[in-house]
Amino acid sequence: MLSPGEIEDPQITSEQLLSLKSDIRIIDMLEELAHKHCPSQFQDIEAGGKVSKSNEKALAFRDEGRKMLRQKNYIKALLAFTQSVSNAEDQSEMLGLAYAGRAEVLFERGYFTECIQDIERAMQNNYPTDLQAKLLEKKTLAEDQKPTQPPRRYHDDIPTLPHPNPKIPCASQQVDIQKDQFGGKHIVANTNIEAGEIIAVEKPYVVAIGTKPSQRYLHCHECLELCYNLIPCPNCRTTLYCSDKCKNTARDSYHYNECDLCQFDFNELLSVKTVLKGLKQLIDGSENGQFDGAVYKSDRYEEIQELQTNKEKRSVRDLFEAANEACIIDHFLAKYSDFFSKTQISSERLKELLFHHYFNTTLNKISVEKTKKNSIDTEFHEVAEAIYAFSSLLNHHCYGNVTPVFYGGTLVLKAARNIKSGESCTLTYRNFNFAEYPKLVRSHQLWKLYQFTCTCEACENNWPIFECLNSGDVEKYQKLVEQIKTALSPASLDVGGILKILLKKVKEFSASEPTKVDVNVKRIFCDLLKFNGNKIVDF
Ligand SMILES: C[S@@+](CC[C@H](N)C(=O)[O-])C[C@H]1O[C@@H](n2cnc3c(N)ncnc32)[C@H](O)[C@@H]1O
Repeated sequence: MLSPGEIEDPQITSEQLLSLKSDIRIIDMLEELAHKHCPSQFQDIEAGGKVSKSNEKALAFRDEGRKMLRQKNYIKALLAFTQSVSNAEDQSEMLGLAYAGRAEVLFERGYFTECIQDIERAMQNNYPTDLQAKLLEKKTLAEDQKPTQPPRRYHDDIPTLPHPNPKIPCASQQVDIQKDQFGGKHIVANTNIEAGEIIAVEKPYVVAIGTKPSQRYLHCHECLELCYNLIPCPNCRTTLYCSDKCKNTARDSYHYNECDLCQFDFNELLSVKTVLKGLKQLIDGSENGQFDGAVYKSDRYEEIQELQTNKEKRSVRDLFEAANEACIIDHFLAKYSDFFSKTQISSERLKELLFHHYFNTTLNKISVEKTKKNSIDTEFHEVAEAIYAFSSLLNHHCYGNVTPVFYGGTLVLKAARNIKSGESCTLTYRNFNFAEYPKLVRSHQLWKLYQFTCTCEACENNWPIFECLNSGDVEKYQKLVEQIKTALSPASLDVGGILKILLKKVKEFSASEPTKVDVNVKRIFCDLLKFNGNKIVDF
């Protein structure tokens, strides 16, 4: 794909482009430039060929899986067999063999329920007749052992909102959506909210799984739940689900045409999913009813379409990248799918929507994480990126008062400290917090990624970075750290108990510049809140 750097044209400024007024004129002009500088870019992508399912590739992954299984490297074996499953042609004997290989790994690790499911899938997919008796023996063994399988949970039960807001069903009635000329839409507390209280429980509109094997081959691409025996899309070799239910939901809402793009090795793109899902809702006359402005819904396209884009503040590079991506997707959908005949949407309209959602998804996407708690430190691993209609409305603060906790793809927002009535509820975008990053670095990054100048207390009052803050009561803090270490030791895992102690301390924070101890206590408190959400479960 042509990179924006290759096309920088000193003759064009973003002001000139934006003065063209309509998006399609901007896109057309940039498309013309792209053709001038790189006339063969579509052919270059096509030359890579349609990367369809291939039994040859599936066999290579199966061989790798068997090798890893012999070496007792179970996680690598699992990843290789899942890639064999995703590459094998639908209903082929190879698919049956791939499932059977994975069943072997699952059996070894004590995942008997999943093992039985995979054996049944192998039998439904032309598993060789002469090998069936042995596989069924394994199934009997797995059934015998199934009752001994301990529950292994990726996260606790998803919390429910104690008092849902009638105007914003995913949020607490303690918050409202407000709008001003500086920060646009934002979320404001309409009453005092105490640290630890739930502000929202929201499902994503769309998600795009990461590209690493540990992301792509271990989580459902629709609901993001951890799953060790994913099932494939029957057509493309990149997309996998935890169940037929998720597979059908994805197919019916956006994957019906995304699948045609996946065959060209485009990574799953939030903008494309949003446009396809949104158009489907609009064409179907949205089962959620027309947008009336009275109720803010997380699963309705209108809310997503309205999210901010900052298009008028974008650089030529950004405008170019958005236009180029829109033209490429348009070209591939036109040539390799039935999108245009099925939807009756014009190419211009599609490009405009892709252009709009390129900006609106890059600006509003939230990274879905799983964590691993190592005593007082926490490791964070990204699983996917997702768009949330309500949670995207929280503005940034360099010492935010809300923290996100993920349960699969569901995002639970909790107060990270006390929030006063009338105060904005804020997140710290990409963890650009004042204690770790000097103001200059934060300002630069926030402008580059989000096109705004932060005016939070930390920025306005030049709060110093961690090393230069007042210490606070270090002696008490050291005692607390010892308590936390004991509470989190495997012998006496007592997260609830230690959270209560931390909560008391967090509630005592004053509104002024925090001390080193305050910053550390808040960080540990927020990390511990994540303890109930997505965890890394060792296979
Ligand atoms: C994820 S959106 C937040 C919701 C947004 N305010 C809206 O109206 O949709 C991020 C954008 O909100 C604005 N924003 C967020 N935090 C801000 C802040 N502290 N000061 C000014 N603008 C802010 C910026 O335009 C930023 O690019």
